Formats: sequence, C-alpha cells, structure tokens
Amino acid sequence: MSQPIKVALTGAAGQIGYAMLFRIASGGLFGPDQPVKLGLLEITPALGALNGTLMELEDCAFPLLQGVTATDNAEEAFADADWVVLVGGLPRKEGMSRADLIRANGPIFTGQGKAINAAAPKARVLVVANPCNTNCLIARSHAPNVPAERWFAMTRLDENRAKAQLAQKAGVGVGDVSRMTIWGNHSDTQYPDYKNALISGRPATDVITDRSWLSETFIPTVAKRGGAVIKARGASSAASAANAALDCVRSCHVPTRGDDWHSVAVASDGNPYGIPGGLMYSFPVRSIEGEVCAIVPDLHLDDDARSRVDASAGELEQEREAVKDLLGPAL
Ligand SMILES: NC(=O)c1ccc[n+]([C@@H]2O[C@H](COP(=O)([O-])OP(=O)(O)OC[C@H]3O[C@@H](n4cnc5c(N)ncnc54)[C@H](O)[C@@H]3O)[C@@H](O)[C@H]2O)c1
Ligand SMILES: O=C(O)C[C@H](O)C(=O)O
Repeated sequence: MSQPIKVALTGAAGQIGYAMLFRIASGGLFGPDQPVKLGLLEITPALGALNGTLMELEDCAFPLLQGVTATDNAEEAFADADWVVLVGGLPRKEGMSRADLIRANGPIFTGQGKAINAAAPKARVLVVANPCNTNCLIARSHAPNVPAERWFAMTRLDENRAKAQLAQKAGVGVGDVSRMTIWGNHSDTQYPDYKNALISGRPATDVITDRSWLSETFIPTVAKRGGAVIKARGASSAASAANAALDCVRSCHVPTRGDDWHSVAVASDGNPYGIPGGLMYSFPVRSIEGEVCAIVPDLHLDDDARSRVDASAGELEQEREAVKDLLGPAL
C-alpha cells in the first residue's frame, strides 16, 4: 500500500465538515487503494461535538483511515498535511451577501495562513469558507513559504451547478457537459461561461439555441444558487459544497484527462487574460503532472463575456481593498 495522504480540515464539526469526513476516510476522495490521515481543526467550544464525530469515524472502521488528529491548535492539525481544506468560518444567512462575511471570517485566515506556513509548507490549500477567494488571498499573504500555485479557492460548486442546469435544459446527462468555466469570484458577479462549454462535444450554444435563457436565466440561476438554497433550506449548502470540495481536490490532484478542464480560483499573475496580478480568480484550469494547475489559454471572450470577466475582477479588487489591514507580507 502507498504512503497515506494527509488531509487537514478546518470547521470539521460543521455541516460541510460532517459531510466531507466520512467520504475522505472511506476512499471517496483519493480512491479505494489510497490510505489517508486526517488532521481536524475546530474552535475550542466545538471540540465536544467534534469528539462525537470522531466516535462515529471510529465506528465506521474504515480500513483506509490510518490516523486522526483532532485539535483546536492549527499547527497541530496542519502538521505535514498534503492538502489543507479551510472550511471553518461563519456561513451567511438569508439576505446577506458572501462579502458581508469578510470582516467576521477574514481574520481567521491570518492565523491559519501563518500556521500552514509553519507546519505544512508543502501542502496544497483549498479555501471553502466565504468569501472564499478573498479568504484565500489573506491566508496566502501570510505564508511566504508556500508558493502561490499551491493555493486554491472553491468555485467547483458553481461549475457543478452550471453543468446541471445546462444538462437539464439540453435533456442530456451531466456527464455530457464539459469545458465548463466559472470565471471570477464565488459571488453573484461570477461568469458561468456557456459560450466556451460543450454539450456532447458540440458548442453548448449550438445545442441550446435559446439565447435569452442562457444569458437571462442560466447565468443568474447559477450565480445566485447559493442564496436560493439558503432560502429553501434555512441553511447554506452543505452536502453539495462538500461534494464540490472533494471534486475540486481530486481534479487538482489527478492530471486532467482528455481535453476537458475544471474551474478553480488560482492566483492570477496577470496572464493570460489580463486579470490583475495577485487576485485569487477562478479560471479554467488543467491539472498536469507535477502538481501544477495550468490556466487554459486562448479562450475567446466576446465583449459581453469580457465585461463580465472584468466586473468580477473589479469586485475582487474591492474585496482586497476591504481587507488590506489583514494582508501579510507574502503577496
Ligand atoms: N465556496 C463555496 O462554494 C461554499 C459552499 C458552501 C459553504 N461555504 C462556506 O463554508 C463555510 C462553512 O460552512 P458550514 O455550512 O460548514 O458552516 P457551519 O457553521 O456548519 O460550520 C462551520 C464550522 O467552522 C468552525 N469554525 C469557526 N471558526 C473556526 C476556526 N477559526 N477554526 C476552525 N474552525 C472554525 C465552527 O465551529 C463550525 O463548526 C461558510 O463560510 C460557508 O459560507 C462555501
Ligand atoms: O451561498 C452561500 O453562502 C453558500 C455557498 O457559497 C454556496 O454557494 O452555496
């Protein structure tokens, strides 16, 4: 058997944490032959609840689970992790935007960035807690030992939502939708790019010819889906978010097959789409050998797409400005 992969997870006693842990431990992330270890971080008052989750993990007798650390000490939880998934933080309530969480959740990521820097400089990091792009920026800015290409913020839930909407409209299975890009921020300004997507190998716009549905129903449905789930459920998405986090880590970890791509926010260096350097911006990426996620170049963006792509970058610049007092020296 191969060496275990260690996944550290914050907010482990929360609703997303609960929906993720058992899937990681059962082989649902890295496959049925790959042992795993878990490092679980919670705030001190939630350690009791986390202990209950640990009891349940134990009671599952997962053969692949080769060790669990549960703690309120970030460096202990992150020590030598291969992946750190930062989920811990407040979710928004109905009527709030994700950016409204910035001053409540942002400060969490200064300390966690420093802890990753000290305890897990070789880790790759996925930020889920909202506003995830800017929280990721904050954490990254405090971790000079962790190269920019090892940081990710999650827009995979948006990608999955977009695929589901297109598949439903086209009357095909979700597996028939490929090349689905989410550009920008995990917020209402994101741009789910149906113009570069394929359905059964054909341009999505050849299969779905109802242009007004694409621009006036599809885009806002995907972008505002998180709010719609909160309204319906009374709590923010959890199982679908956990599922997307697993999809995202797997897609970054395993080289991309064929000519497909996936979406995740990565650190922009200004290339190849002119997005301001430093922002954590969601792009189409392909994972290649050597743990690199490369941005897919040369996608056509018409004027409408370009203005949406730029608007989301503008919003991320504003978020960066709003947390400038929380940013560390590593940017
Ligand atoms: N990016 C996305 O697509 C996406 C999707 C869904 C939810 N989210 C976000 O994920 C976050 C978690 O959502 P949830 O539904 O699991 O919330 P939750 O309230 O159920 O759980 C959050 C957990 O985080 C813990 N926590 C708080 N501060 C912490 C810290 N400093 N260190 C470690 N743990 C800490 C809390 O004790 C709690 O157990 C929210 O910010 C939510 O908005 C993002
Ligand atoms: O919308 C939220 O606040 C939760 C999450 O980001 C989502 O997209 O479901």
